[in-house]
Amino acid sequence: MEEPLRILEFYSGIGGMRYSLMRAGIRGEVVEAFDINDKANDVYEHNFGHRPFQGNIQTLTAIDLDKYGAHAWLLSPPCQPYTRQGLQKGSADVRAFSFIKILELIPHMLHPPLLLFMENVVGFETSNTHKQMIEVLIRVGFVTQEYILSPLQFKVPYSRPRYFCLAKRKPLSFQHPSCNNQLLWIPPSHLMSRNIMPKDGHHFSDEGQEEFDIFCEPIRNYLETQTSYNPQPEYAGVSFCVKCNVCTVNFDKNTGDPVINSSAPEDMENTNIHSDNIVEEVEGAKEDKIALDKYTVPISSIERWGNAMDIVYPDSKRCCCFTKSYYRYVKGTGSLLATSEIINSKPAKKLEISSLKDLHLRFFTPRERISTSHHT
Ligand SMILES: C[S@@+](CC[C@H](N)C(=O)[O-])C[C@H]1O[C@@H](n2cnc3c(N)ncnc32)[C@H](O)[C@@H]1O
Repeated sequence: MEEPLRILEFYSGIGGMRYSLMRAGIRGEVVEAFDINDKANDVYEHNFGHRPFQGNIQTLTAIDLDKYGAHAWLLSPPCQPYTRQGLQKGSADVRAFSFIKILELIPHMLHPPLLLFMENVVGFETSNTHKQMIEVLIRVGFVTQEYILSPLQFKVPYSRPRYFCLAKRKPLSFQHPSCNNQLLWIPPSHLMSRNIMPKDGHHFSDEGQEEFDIFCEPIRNYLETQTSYNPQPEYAGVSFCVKCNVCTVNFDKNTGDPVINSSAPEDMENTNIHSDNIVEEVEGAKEDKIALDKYTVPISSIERWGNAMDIVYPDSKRCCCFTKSYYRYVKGTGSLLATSEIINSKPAKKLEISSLKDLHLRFFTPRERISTSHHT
């Protein structure tokens, strides 16, 4: 059997990339993570029991990186230089410096990586940093595939298109070389299953994203506590293990008993630990039911901002991206959930402010927000 991939996680934050790696079932070990932010590193350490290297990635040298003998690099560099709301300074923004700097180290390494996976906001693909990145990657012998994908395309009711670049160092090659050197808005698996080849001249854009709604699971499957109108037993949704984010638990529709599905990859520690973990979590969530009151949206906010709120229902199949200001502001920071017994799917007509007050709007809890966004 081939040795597990040795992986470096740059800009590790709270570990979203590492969770994705685990969910994808890749045989690999994150040999080091790097982040400058101590709070993010606290959370990462809590999640994975390993504290990332704390420092500026810009100061790393080829010798430093060679020591890890890594096969793959995961990178999610700061997105502020490219966001639509920002100044869009691209490579002139100091926050962009470290990214190009580490790519430039590759030709100076004795053991350069074979695989790269990079994530950023939509807008990166038209930036000068993108141009520089592609130039460096070609120069050091990588072939690339680029995508703009949203969780909606993977059945998750969360609208959050993001840019992804996959790169393999020659002589490695991609399974579908027809997708090389172009930006696609659809995953290759979907292309192939529909027998569409990108070289046929099909152009994909986000206009087609609507169609994915029908495949999505409803938001109710991601709620920590089912809302009171739900005819199914409480916690009928699926929960994911906090430890590996892979094991799941469903609840028997008749008895309400938890049914564990331990699907942690073989090389993970005892899967029972994960299952126990989920049950503990869920028991905890049951006890927390009352605590959901603290997520109620104040009537004063509804009166003031009601018209600008993005309201979703347990049967909705999409919600908006949550931002850092969620809870503090209601306008444009993420969706709010209607928990009233009367309406559980979006009404045909826009509701008046007076009716919005009857929807018993609440914010999504932190765990609900993580379980949608970290499926990405
Ligand atoms: C877009 S976030 C990454 C999010 C991450 N993928 C996650 O799941 O949380 C960018 C991260 O890069 C870190 N960062 C930004 N500039 C850095 C630098 N020069 N050196 C090290 N870390 C940096 C930030 O602290 C932040 O946690």
